Amino acid sequence: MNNPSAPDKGREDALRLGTRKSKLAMAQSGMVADEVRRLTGRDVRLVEITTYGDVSRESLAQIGGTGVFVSALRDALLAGEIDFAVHSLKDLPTAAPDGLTLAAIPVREDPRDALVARDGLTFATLPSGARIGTGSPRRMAQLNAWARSHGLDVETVPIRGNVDTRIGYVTSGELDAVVLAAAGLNRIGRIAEATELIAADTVLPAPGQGALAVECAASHPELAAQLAGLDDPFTRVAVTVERSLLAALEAGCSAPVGALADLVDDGQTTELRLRGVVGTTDGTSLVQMSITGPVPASDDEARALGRELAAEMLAKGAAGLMGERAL
Ligand SMILES: NCc1[nH]cc(CCC(=O)O)c1CC(=O)O
Repeated sequence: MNNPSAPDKGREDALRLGTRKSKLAMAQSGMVADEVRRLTGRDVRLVEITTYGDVSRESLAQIGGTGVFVSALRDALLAGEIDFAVHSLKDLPTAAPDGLTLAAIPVREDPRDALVARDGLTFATLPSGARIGTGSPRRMAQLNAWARSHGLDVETVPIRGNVDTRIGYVTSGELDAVVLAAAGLNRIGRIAEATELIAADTVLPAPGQGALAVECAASHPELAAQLAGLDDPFTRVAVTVERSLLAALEAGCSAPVGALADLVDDGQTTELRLRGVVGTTDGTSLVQMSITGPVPASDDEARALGRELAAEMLAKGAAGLMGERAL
């Protein structure tokens, strides 16, 4: 194309952004596409890709969880069919694949889980016998432990499906409440339907929850450098610490593992605190611990902090609570 002002110029050198088709994935990809357009001045075109996690009706715990939402996107990156991809970081396996670069981890959204309940119910007002939908062993373990310690008898009901489907169980009256990631509700514009943002002390989120991962082929370092403009260094440190804990526990993204790294300030110094939890899904036993240290200045330091807490949790019997460790 010789004429740089030709109307279809943008399409010619448009970057191809691979995305899942769910409303949440499209919203996340759309947000990143806007940022990339602003940063690079290049057009970005969305390429829809179906992953195994989208078509399978099995529970995530059954199909193993690890990578079911990301493998097809990664294959497309390696095959050169797309230029970059956006994943929910919590769906990304902790093992880094050959040939791909985690070019950016943008600023994290609210990492907490949210309760969407009938009649404005919250944790404090849920009645005994309440039926709460979640297919996540991590949420089940902590919800059941919380209920137990409050003398409440709740039933966790395994559900799957996209965010709209899951909220639908409450709207239809089939369930009293469901638990979802606040970030997902925010991104699809339904956060107003949350009746409570669940304190991390009650339910620790999944490692990396609320953060996105922007990935491209390692063979395109110039593109990786441009995408790096979206990176938020603090988010990267926090999720690196959380994912190092997950990896050192040898647990996958559907294991009953919660983790959150955040800053704590005692008025003198700012430190990084990592809280972690592992439990049986019935909530009868939990290993819940935290560690605080200087804010890591490198990826290696970040990983060391996660490994340190993992070692302490394993010493307290964490491995025995995770059931099938491959999950
Ligand atoms: N496992 C599905 C998934 N992956 C990422 C999110 C939410 C967005 C995020 O955590 O960034 C969700 C939905 C949910 O857990 O409610």
